[in-house]
Amino acid sequence: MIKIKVPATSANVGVGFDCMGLAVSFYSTISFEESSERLEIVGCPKEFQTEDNLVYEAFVKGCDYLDKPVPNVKISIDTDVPVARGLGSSSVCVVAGLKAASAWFDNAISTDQLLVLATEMEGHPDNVTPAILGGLCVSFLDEQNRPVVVKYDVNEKLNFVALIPNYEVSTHKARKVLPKTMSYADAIHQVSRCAVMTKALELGDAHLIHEACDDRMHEPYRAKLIPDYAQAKAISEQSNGTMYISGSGSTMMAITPDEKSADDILKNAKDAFPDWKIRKMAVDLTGVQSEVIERGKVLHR
Ligand SMILES: Nc1ncnc2c1ncn2[C@@H]1O[C@H](COP(=O)(O)OP(=O)(O)OP(=O)(O)O)[C@@H](O)[C@H]1O
Ligand SMILES: N[C@@H](CCO)C(=O)O
Repeated sequence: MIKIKVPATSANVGVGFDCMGLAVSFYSTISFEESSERLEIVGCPKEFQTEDNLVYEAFVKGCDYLDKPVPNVKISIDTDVPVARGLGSSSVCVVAGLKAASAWFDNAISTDQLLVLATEMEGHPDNVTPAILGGLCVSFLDEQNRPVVVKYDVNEKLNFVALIPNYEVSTHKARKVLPKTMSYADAIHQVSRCAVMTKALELGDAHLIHEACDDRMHEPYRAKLIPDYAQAKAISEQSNGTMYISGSGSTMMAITPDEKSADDILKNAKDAFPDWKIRKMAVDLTGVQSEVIERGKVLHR
């Protein structure tokens, strides 16, 4: 059996639209084993238990890339990462399927190639790069459409609180509400804050994070898709937090300078939104992990 563990990811981190992403300690574990049937899928909503399942599509893509026949497979999904909430559930599926194909055939897909294949499937690299590499990643595509990735440190004293609403926002819908162009003035505003944000996260400088995390590319448009945005932001800011929409929403992520502030946000958000999941999260530094298990023993990772 092959077991793949993939972290959730929080894309954009406010001002890094389509280029910045953070892996967080919230995981999906997806197992792959030989089956007598061509395809069995368990552990996900019925609507996804088909050949169109993104995990399976990625597994098939990995096999095709390696020029190997697609084996009969049972896929068991055990996930904490909610669908269409801005925590990279689609990247989890893509990365898990590709990594499983690699592990099935003796780790035949290099990390660089994994990044290329995953980005092709996801359309942009900001979720898949941290899901594969862990940590805070900034990435873009070069002229051959290959991802160029840089990792940044995130100061250990920072805390992250995810406010996960009980309603979805699909990435497709959240991209449709964006304008097609932006002014030079807004581009300057954005580029400068994105660069400062990476340093502010490394320094753990809460004041600088708050100054820098002021997006003009997506958040003003997407806030309208999240009815509780203003209240969530007020709760975060009351306790020294800086809040941004995680990925395309609906999750909102608060960054705090210390644990006490994170605990306060956790409590106040739970009181205000009793039906939501509110979770403290750390940065995941490892990215995707695989294990090949036979008769209960891990043969290799
Ligand atoms: N457990 C799952 N099994 C199969 N498919 C899934 C599963 N979880 C997510 N998906 C796929 O991912 C899609 C959701 O992707 P979408 O990009 O809208 O949201 P997200 O990845 O959770 O958010 P974001 O990209 O903003 O972080 C679903 O429609 C489905 O196709
Ligand atoms: N960068 C993407 C992340 C969601 O997949 C977006 O904001 O649309």
